[in-house]
Amino acid sequence: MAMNVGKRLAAGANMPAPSEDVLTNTQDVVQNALHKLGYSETVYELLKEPIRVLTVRIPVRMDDGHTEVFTGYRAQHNDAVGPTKGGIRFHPNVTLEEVKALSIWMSIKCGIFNLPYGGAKGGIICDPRTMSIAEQERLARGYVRAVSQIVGPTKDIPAPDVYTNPQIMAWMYDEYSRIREYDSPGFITGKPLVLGGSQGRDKATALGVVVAMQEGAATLGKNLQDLKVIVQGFGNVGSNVALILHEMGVKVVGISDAGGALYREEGLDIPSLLEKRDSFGMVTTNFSHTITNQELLVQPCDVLVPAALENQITAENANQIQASLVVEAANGPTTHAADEILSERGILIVPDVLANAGGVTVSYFEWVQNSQGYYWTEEEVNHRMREMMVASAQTIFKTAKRYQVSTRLAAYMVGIKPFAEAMRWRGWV
Ligand SMILES: NC(=O)C1=CN([C@@H]2O[C@H](COP(=O)(O)OP(=O)(O)OC[C@H]3O[C@@H](n4cnc5c(N)ncnc54)[C@H](O)[C@@H]3O)[C@@H](O)[C@H]2O)C=CC1
Ligand SMILES: O=C(O)CCC(=O)C(=O)O
Repeated sequence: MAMNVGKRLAAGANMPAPSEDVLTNTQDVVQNALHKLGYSETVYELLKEPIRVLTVRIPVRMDDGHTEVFTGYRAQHNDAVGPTKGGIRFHPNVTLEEVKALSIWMSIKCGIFNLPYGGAKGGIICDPRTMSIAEQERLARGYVRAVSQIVGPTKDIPAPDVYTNPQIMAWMYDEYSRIREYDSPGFITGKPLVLGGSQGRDKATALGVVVAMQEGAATLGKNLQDLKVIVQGFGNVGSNVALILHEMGVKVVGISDAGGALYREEGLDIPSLLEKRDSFGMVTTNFSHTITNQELLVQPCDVLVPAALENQITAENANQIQASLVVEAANGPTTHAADEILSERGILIVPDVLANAGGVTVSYFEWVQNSQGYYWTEEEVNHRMREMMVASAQTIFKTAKRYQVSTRLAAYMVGIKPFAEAMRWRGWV
């Protein structure tokens, strides 16, 4: 999400609530992965839920003088490997089940990329699109006060996610430093550069998605340059994926946001769409002729990139998807049933826990730079992240082949193993 706050939108427009199934589906894959690796049921028992979840109630004085009470969560999945890490989402459809699932996905990502973290995730049930800047600041600071006991640079390190941005990270950093009475940039990542943010973090998730896409295309024997791409979601991740592809000369034929979608077989002018986009990733409001998000997903293309919310590719539309490669930039965009349909149809999935992990990887670089007080160039950051993405993608594709399993199960097998091993060494299981 960009930093300036633009147009206000109708709350929750065109947004399906995430299904409660995201947690149980994730638990099924975790169990399957541990079973394939030969770990005991006790290991699963400890990994199927976060070790710690805090629910908080945050009173916020609104601009008109009344006080509104918001509900927020922080879920910490597992801290056997190290402190936990993961973003904070501001969204009206946040649920406890969703935050728990998101924290497990964070662990799997960190495991795949060998980052010294477990997974965590935070969320506040709110709609920042209907709140003023001052109200958003009070909510962000209130959340940090409410969770301050369980977060910190060596405990749990937050970051941005849907509808949060560098400004919100900056307020949270400032609030945490005030509470602790010392400057603590390593408390949070995704900060503005001048406050210790890392070069490249703003585009890191998107760049990682594009590198993962190149690896996926190569596995299919295809050259990305020849492929047509649809990107669902035009926020931090989706718009930057579209821009990077456009700059590489790859045709982006479709994009969307919470209000609708645009599709042009001859390719879209991405830089001009970026100029029209508001701070919440809305651009389709500028056009009189749009299609729906569901219509977009089944339009002709070679690569489909869901980059919005969970449960977008479902049993209802999986049979109509025309892409041969699905690269999951969003967390959890494909339901369990759709996963099976896509696999049966021979469509290659680059799973979320691999494809979008460029973000947390560069967040890790930011945390390392904060602790060293020494900052890297954008080239160094991108080069290191790119190398880690290529190596991780190759490991997942090889694991899928070796065990004859889906790319998602292979990713979970690779990602969960460090947690099972660390827990064994610590004597927990
Ligand atoms: N920002 C990051 O570094 C990372 C984000 N992700 C995931 O990527 C996804 C997108 O996150 P961001 O781009 O950061 O969020 P954002 O807040 O910057 O943008 C969200 C975009 O999705 C659109 N959107 C919302 N509901 C929609 C719907 N029902 N259909 C279509 N579009 C819809 C919004 O209009 C906006 O364009 C999320 O699943 C997030 O968890 C994953 C890893 C890191
Ligand atoms: O940058 C981070 O630490 C976490 C990003 C995130 O929330 C995610 O990968 O889903």
